[in-house]
Amino acid sequence: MRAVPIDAVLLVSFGGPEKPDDVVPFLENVTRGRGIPRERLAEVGQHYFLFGGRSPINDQCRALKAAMEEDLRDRGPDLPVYWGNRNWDPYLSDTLARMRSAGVRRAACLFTSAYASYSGCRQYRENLADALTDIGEGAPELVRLPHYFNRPGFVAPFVDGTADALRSLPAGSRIVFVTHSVPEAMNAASGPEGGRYVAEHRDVATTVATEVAGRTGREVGWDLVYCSRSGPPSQPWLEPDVNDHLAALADRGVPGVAVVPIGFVSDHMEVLYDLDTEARATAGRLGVAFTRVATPGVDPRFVRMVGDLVREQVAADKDDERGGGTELTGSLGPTWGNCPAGCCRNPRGDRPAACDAG
Ligand SMILES: CC1=C(CCC(=O)O)c2cc3nc(cc4[nH]c(cc5[nH]c(cc1n2)c(C)c5CCC(=O)O)c(CCC(=O)O)c4C)C(CCC(=O)O)=C3C
Ligand SMILES: [Fe+2]
Repeated sequence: MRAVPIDAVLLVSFGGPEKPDDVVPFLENVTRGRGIPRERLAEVGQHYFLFGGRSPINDQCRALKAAMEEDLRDRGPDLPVYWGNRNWDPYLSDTLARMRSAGVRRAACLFTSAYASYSGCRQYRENLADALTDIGEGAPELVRLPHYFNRPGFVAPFVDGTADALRSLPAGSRIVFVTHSVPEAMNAASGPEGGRYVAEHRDVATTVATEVAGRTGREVGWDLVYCSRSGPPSQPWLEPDVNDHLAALADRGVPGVAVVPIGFVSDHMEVLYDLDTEARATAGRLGVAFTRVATPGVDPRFVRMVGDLVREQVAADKDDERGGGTELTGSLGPTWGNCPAGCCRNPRGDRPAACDAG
């Protein structure tokens, strides 16, 4: 039994603007020192302005936090859930200071990012380390809950949505799995051994396609493609882009697509703009039928899985084997919470990161 039991959960997210005046300072927070071309920033700003300067992500976090509180109340342990963002209010340092005032000593962290990569994992851990440094003495200890891309609670909503979408799409339609593009070098450095970002997405895509085939009784072709490319054009990022891919499918006479945003836990701006707005318009021009499948959001299976991660962590802390026997999808096997040293290396050099297994 550990000396300090978990006494809170911390939902850690990206953050997003809530009104037009927030957009530019938010983008400055996200891109400080990252060498993003000015034109790209102006373009991404327009995506936010098109939606009234309000990102959907904070409301998604509020809903997930409420659902997590309810699950923990119903199934135990009845722990408070806090929420902090890397790039916008409520900032991680403010939330950690509130947790300290409330006497929290050891918190289990859930990241709203399911996959390994510098952007989706280590950068969160670096920002947590910075926030711990900001608040200083008496900060709670933080433990990261394991990656959950291969949990049935994350995958099942995509399976349901894809099977439903294919039922109303023309025969011969394909599945298009989409995630956020990252630099090729970032994928190569993802996870302890590298290449984990793409490997984990392929694992989820294979599971969803296989389960959908089992349910619908027909094999449906699929591809993994990317959205939201950024950075200088000279730097190779993961391809193909979803819009280019739709054009290639149209050339081959594919009549429709089920677009499955497996890279996103909930409806982020990338889903609303890059997929629902831009890619949908591309498909319309090409005459390809287009259905975008829902993200997990607050699907009860997803919420319960998050609660299970907390329950497993509490059991593991007590050396209680009842936490074991977790069901996993795909072929990559068990994941980890706190990361081993060198996992998802920062391309700009080593910095302190919280939730480090050492
Ligand atoms: C892998 C990945 C995820 C998924 C994992 C996760 O969820 O964390 C993700 C999520 C998100 N990215 C988001 C927003 C932005 N990302 C940017 C820039 C970048 N993202 C990158 C990668 C990722 N990003 C990278 C390699 C860059 C280049 C700059 C850099 O190396 O850091 C920029 C700057 C403009 C631009 O360059 O596009 C913005 C505004 C939002 C909020 C959306 C909302 O408001 O709903 C969310 C959830
Ligand atoms: Fe991003």
